Amino acid sequence: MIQAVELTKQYGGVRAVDGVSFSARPGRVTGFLGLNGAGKTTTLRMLLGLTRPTAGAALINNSRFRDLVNPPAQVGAVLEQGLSHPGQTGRAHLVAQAIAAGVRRSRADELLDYVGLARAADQRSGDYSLGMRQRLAVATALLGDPPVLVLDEPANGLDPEGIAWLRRLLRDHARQGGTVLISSHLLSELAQLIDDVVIIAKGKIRCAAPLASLYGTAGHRLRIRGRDPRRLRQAFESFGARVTTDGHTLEVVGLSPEAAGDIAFNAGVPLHELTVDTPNLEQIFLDLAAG
Ligand SMILES: Nc1ncnc2c1ncn2[C@@H]1O[C@H](COP(=O)(O)OP(=O)(O)OP(=O)(O)O)[C@@H](O)[C@H]1O
Repeated sequence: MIQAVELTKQYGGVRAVDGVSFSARPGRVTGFLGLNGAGKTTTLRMLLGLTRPTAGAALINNSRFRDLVNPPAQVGAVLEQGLSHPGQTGRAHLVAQAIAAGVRRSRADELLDYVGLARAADQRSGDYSLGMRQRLAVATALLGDPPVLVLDEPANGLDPEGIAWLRRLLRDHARQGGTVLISSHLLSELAQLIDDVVIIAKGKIRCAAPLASLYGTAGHRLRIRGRDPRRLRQAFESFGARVTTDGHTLEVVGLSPEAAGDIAFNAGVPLHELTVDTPNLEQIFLDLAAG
């Protein structure tokens, strides 16, 4: 469980994070979304005890990071900057981290295998591709088998296969009761993965809700063509719908497809097309993220 409670960070004259409250719950993957500079990294760093809040509290399993007993067993993190020494092999890095975390050394090899790096284990991590470095960072986060995972833009540098792999791994983690908080500046990147969405803009939370309810905020839009566009428009508007048209195709908001069909039938206008446009998730996100 992750909770941010009125979390605030002031850097000189810049209020990077401004009274942010949200939670990420066990068994769910929560997407933390915002444009560049919105305050995502600063918030995540406060959760992980790397940046001191100006005000408010960041809690992991009901404790501030600094009060956690055995942190590696409670929370694992993948942050933007790599944490391995480039001259070290992947295995040496992971073994050193295992020792530092008080975890048995054999866990390193299990995890190298789990993240698909077994064959590259003895290469210098400096020679790894960006995607391989991300896999190593994920392995490092998993060392203490923590229930809570925090990932800052982990999809950066991953190819489509890598992204699919990461999705499976995080979904499995949540299915087993884990809590996952993952940041991105692209909702489309996370749409297949997340259950809940938290949108931050200019340091403030704009929306914290199940992803499904975000679709609902846009309502659906109908695309309608018929024999007499003018009559159709009048008929729809008389039922309170909002209609825009290029003179040929009508875009209708505020009616169900069933109601639109009935209205056209009662107006005596044959329809040639009636389709429901699914809302563009990225557009909904951009509208919210722009504040
Ligand atoms: N150490 C710092 N000193 C001063 N200002 C900072 C510092 N860290 C972040 N900021 C400012 O705080 C704001 C939020 O930055 P932050 O990195 O948290 O955003 P972000 O959402 O993670 O963006 P990005 O996607 O670009 O990483 C920005 O205006 C940034 O310039």
